[in-house]
Amino acid sequence: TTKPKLCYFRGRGRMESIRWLLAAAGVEFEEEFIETTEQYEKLQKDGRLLFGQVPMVEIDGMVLTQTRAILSYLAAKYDLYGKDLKETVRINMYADGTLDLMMMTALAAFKPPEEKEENLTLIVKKAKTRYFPAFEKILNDHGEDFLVGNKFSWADIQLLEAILMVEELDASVLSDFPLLKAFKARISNIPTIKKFLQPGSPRKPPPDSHYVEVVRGILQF
Ligand SMILES: CCCCC[C@H]1O[C@@H](O)C[C@@H]1SC[C@H](NC(=O)CC[C@H](N)C(=O)O)C(=O)NCC(=O)O
Repeated sequence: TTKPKLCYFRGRGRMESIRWLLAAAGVEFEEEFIETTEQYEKLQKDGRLLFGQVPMVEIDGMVLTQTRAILSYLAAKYDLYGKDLKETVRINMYADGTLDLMMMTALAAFKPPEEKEENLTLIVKKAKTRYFPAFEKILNDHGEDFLVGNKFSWADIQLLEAILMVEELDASVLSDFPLLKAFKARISNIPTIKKFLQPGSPRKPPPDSHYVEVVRGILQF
């Protein structure tokens, strides 16, 4: 069978959660990195980007765009999307929240230098006062190893991704969240995720100024 093909810049951005979900599901994938404006314009001209945007994923004979649409397709396909609608909507709520938090981090890289420090402080503050307290409470009230049902789901994968991303900004961010600390250790030890966290995996590094310049150049903004 042909492997899914991911088409995006050589960086995290909006594609990183898709890489995490596929890796956690044990699914190998190809990557096409957009390095030039020509490449990007060809994709648009060839009609492969519905709204002229990436991420784009080729899977099961389809050419998919829109990050959340792709993520929910993959979650359902790999049985990481709950056992019924009530579990699925909770997974969507949690995944949307962690995606909001991660998008702040992704875009922080594009802030002008004088705003960068203040912006990163704001993200850590949001994580510590809005997002992580909510997930700590869920884990406390739910009393299971996973966020939804008693089964590993897309919500767990994305929360771990978000925790690691915020820890890159402030390593002590979980100091007041013992349940999240235990959650991080548990989920990081799931074999497919453990492998993804080791060097040599398709996981991308934090965005650096080179990456920002490349994307700015391609998207001309
Ligand atoms: C590390 C940060 C990633 C770089 C910046 C990205 O963050 C995004 O907000 C913008 C880019 S991603 C690239 C951007 N894609 C989107 O904004 C997709 C949004 C869509 N709703 C989705 O969820 O997939 C893009 O193709 N723009 C061209 C242009 O609209 O003409």
